[in-house]
Amino acid sequence: MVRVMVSGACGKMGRSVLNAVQQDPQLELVGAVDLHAGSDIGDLIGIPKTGITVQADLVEAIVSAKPDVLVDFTKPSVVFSNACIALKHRVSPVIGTTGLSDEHKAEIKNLAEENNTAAFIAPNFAIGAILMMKMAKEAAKYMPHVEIIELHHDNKLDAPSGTALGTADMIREVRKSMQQGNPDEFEKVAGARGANVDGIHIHSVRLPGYVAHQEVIFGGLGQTLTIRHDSINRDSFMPGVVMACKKVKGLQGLVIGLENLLD
Ligand SMILES: NC(=O)C1=CN([C@@H]2O[C@H](COP(=O)(O)OP(=O)(O)OC[C@H]3O[C@@H](n4cnc5c(N)ncnc54)[C@H](OP(=O)(O)O)[C@@H]3O)[C@@H](O)[C@H]2O)C=CC1
Ligand SMILES: O=C(O)C1=N[C@H](C(=O)O)C[C@H](O)C1
Repeated sequence: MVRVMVSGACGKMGRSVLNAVQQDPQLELVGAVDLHAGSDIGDLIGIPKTGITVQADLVEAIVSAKPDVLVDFTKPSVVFSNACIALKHRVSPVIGTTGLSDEHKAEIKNLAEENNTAAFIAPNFAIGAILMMKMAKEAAKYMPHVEIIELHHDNKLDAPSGTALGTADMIREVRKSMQQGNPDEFEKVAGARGANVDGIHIHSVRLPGYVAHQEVIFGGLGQTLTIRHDSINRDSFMPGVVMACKKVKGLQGLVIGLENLLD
């Protein structure tokens, strides 16, 4: 059994993770942390009381529950500190929270190695999103003109999404930095062309009604190709989170991307 603690337990993803962990026979839910402390986990996810109460202090929660894995779905300003606390206690972080900088990732990698405790980060835990990213990388070899539109619910804090940045990184592995659009183009309103990652423009839409969606649009001579993924609810992420909880202890150092856990 893998002992799992969830940070950000009262949030949208946290509650889904509590549910998924509860239902998996190889995982044991041993604790939960959130700013909104005090509730029994059962009350949060509509099952009978579990006797596990959401705690406010991560260190206290780790020391008392002794998890193997800390699943983090909190917020960009919190996740780095949570990951460091986990690793210093030899608990493997499974990180879904987006917004970590490259410097933070490097520090997490160092801490994972120093403490001989693996860490895992996935910008997106949905298998369909991973396939979209892989297909986009393949398509970019042949159709290098590409733009990304990511569409999310309007509570999202970070932009562009981790998935969009991850997609751009994968495309950059096969496509050199290049100018797209008219070299003389200018923005009449700042930001009209979106973020620019090595010439790949990323456009972020935030609206109520959306969950998490992305289109990668390629343009070529007389044709376009659109690869689109839609998470229509948060269940889409759960098989990936459960898989990461089971596999993280067998990893070395820091591993980034669900594609690296797939057989
Ligand atoms: N990798 C992936 O596949 C996915 C990643 N995400 C990412 O996961 C993150 C969470 O998303 P979502 O669940 O929608 O967000 P929510 O805002 O619904 O949930 C976050 C929860 O964390 C709580 N929180 C804030 N600070 C702390 C803290 N210091 N310690 C513990 N808990 C804290 C929040 O409390 P309060 O509301 O008071 O701030 C809230 O209850 C985001 O970064 C999002 O981008 C989301 C979906 C999939
Ligand atoms: O905030 C979200 O909801 C999501 N965040 C992740 C991201 O930034 O890519 C993953 C997914 O898109 C949902």
